[in-house]
Amino acid sequence: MAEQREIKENNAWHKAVILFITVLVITAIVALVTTAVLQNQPLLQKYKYGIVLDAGSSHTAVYIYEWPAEKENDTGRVQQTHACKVKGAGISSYSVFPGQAGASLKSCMKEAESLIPLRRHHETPLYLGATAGMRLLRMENQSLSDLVLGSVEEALRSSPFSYQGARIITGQEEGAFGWVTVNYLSDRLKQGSGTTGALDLGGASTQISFVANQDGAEESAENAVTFRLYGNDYFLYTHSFLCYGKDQVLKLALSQQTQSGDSSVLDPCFHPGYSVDRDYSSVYSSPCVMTGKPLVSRDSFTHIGTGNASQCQEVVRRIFNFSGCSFSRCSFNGVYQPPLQGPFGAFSAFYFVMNFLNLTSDSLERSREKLALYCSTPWTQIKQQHPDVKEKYLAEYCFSGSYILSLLTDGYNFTSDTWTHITFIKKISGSDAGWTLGYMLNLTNMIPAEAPETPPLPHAGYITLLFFISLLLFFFLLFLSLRSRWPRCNSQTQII
Ligand SMILES: Nc1nc2c(ncn2[C@@H]2O[C@H](COP(=O)(O)OP(=O)(O)OP(=O)(O)O)[C@@H](O)[C@H]2O)c(=O)[nH]1
Ligand SMILES: [Ca+2]
Repeated sequence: MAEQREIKENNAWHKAVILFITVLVITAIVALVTTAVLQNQPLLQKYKYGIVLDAGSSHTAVYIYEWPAEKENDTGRVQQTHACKVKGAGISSYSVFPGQAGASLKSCMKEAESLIPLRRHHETPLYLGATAGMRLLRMENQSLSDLVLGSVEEALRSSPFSYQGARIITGQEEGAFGWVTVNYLSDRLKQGSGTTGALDLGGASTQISFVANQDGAEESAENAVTFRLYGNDYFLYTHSFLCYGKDQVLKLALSQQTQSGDSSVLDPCFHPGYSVDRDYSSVYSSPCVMTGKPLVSRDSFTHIGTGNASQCQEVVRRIFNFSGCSFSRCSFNGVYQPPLQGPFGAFSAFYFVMNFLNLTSDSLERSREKLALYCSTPWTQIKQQHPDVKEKYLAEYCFSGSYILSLLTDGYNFTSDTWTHITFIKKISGSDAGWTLGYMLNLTNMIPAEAPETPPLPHAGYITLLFFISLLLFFFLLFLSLRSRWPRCNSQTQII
């Protein structure tokens, strides 16, 4: 009797354990499914795409961005997957044959079609932003600039992507979105930590943007941009100097040196032994050059290099106007600039030039010394040392380097001490530094004004939960396999 009671008690106990474990396992399975659904982990990763065309003064580039679908509001996740450089010059150079501007984009657009999955084409936003080259063309001749824009618009509309417009962006947008890009890619917006300033040097304009300590909005509203990103307010100082890109600045410098009308110009910013004939029209045709061609019957002059860095610095300084500041402080040309603040990322031609000259990690003094040595090197030697570099780029590095040093120090007021705050960059985490990414993020509302709600579980929590649920399932299966032997044990007990 006692034995039978013990067996009955044992059975009841086993039933209770089985019931308890079954409930536990069902709960675990429900939790597993719910967690997987809530987390929406990209087990089956799906990407979305966006395309931005940067129609710069010197050339056009097509950038393709991608981000995991469902994760659009999570900053720091959009990245560049491809960049295609359009062959030939920028779209503003098509003013003579505006109809051909659109055709020039075809091969890069075909490349985009092959890279983006077919099923995503119709939902992929496509933008074109034109910068300083088109601003200058519009200043010279609005109807020609309209024709060029019309031609690129027609070409983009015929693509399978979701065309969102082609326009000339303002210098303020160019500066501000360059700042957004740099800070987004370095994950500074999400963290709400300090930001980094952005310095962009193009062919026809240059931009400076940074969060200033001093509220400059009262002094100069046109240089103030405010953003609310990810729950933080940013008061940005930004300015774009039209005509102060490196190609236009060279025209300005040459126009100042050719005023006398002499048949040859001795230029300290070009290497000794450098000599080329240039048409006056190549210098004076730009709306940036206010002075007229010298009154001579010749159409060209001989441009001769002397390679003297200190004289070059004087030539370059003359293109800035340091007088006539109506604000508490200015950079140059009477433009307000608050005191420099924080680290800076310098990209585009700042990077191309300083990287070529190997000056990206030197002090200001050492950079000056190295540049002086480089400028005084004979042209034949320079060509021998760099047989693979485009001759046009090669000839201009001494001038461009001198201009960059002068712009940053005389213009923007960087000193020997603050020089170290500048980092010369091309890419951040695989994406090019420039205005395009910030522009797309803004137009697609991919950076929320407020910090998004934290996900139901952090990734680590999700992994931990999965681990425990798996452990539980393992013990359950172990229990089942052991239990299959229990009845035999029980019957033996009964026989005994
Ligand atoms: N050395 C060198 N120069 C380059 C390279 N790519 C472009 N440049 C030159 O650097 C300058 C700036 O180039 P970008 O930043 O593309 O200028 P952009 O966007 O066409 O001009 P903006 O409309 O003023 O912004 C131009 O003078 C270009 O000719 C390069 O790979 N190496
Ligand atoms: Ca540019």
